[in-house]
Amino acid sequence: MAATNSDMSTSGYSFEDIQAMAQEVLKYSSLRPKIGIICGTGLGGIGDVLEDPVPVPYEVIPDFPVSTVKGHSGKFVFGMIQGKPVLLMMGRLHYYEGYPMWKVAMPVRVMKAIGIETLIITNAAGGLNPKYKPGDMMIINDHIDFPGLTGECVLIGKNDERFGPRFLAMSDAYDKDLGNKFKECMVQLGHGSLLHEGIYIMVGGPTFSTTAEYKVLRMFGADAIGMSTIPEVVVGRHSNMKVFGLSLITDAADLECASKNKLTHEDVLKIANDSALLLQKVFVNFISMVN
Ligand SMILES: O=P(O)(O)O[C@H]1O[C@H](CO)[C@@H](O)[C@H]1O
Ligand SMILES: Nc1nc2[nH]cnc2c(=O)[nH]1
Repeated sequence: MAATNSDMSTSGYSFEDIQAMAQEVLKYSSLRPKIGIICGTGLGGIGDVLEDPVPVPYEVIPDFPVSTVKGHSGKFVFGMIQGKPVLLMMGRLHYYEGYPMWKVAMPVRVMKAIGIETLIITNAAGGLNPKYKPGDMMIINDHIDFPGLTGECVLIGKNDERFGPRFLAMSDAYDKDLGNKFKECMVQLGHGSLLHEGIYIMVGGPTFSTTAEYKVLRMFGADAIGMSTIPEVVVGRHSNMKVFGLSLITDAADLECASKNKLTHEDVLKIANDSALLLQKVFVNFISMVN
């Protein structure tokens, strides 16, 4: 049985709990996907390219948390892309929603138990690199786990070796081959100029950052900023999945304190929505290239 939110000393869900949740989800489809996609804020449009979609709302899965953020619908969806079965997670959980880290990334363990071997993680992010513009994309080639560095790593707590090892190398977190394939597919589609590669930093949120914070995080070497993704990447790697991470840049961080416009979640959703058709086209191509 899942531990309470305040119990930070365990990973919350036992190996058996996770297997039981996976079995529940698998009852809804005969598909057995090896590719899983986590849709970032406003990026659920990726689901529109699924053939024969079969949704599994989180409410039907015992003990599964609910999604509370606008732009995250709260379901797994089975379907086919380019003849390949895939599982979409539409409804990520965030730390700022009040979920402890271990709960935020728990769905990744469920995906692993379902049979997912390749995990594609997307997010909406602010551009810290001054070259990045809203609508650009960034392949994540490394990250800064800011909560992790300050003692909130998702793997803190007892470790059950059936999930993965106690100590985990993160130097090879992002699969280079998947990154190259994504690049190839953007170039093939004529959108190579929108694409960057860089470092994602996670902050806790839900506040957007101050100019002073943006400056510090940029000095750390981060290219894009968001409030998600890294716990999922860490748990994905802990589960020995191949991981690919993509940020859609939805806004440029105001490093000069020059903008009079205050950033809102609606701005983030709007850019995500404007990029939906392009992302759909890109993902159809990309999935056809993923083994
Ligand atoms: O990271 P995703 O879930 O894409 O969402 C991003 O967008 C939201 C802010 O608008 C935050 O949750 C931030 O992390
Ligand atoms: N600046 C900024 N922009 C975002 N866009 C999506 N998430 C974020 C964030 O955390 N910070």
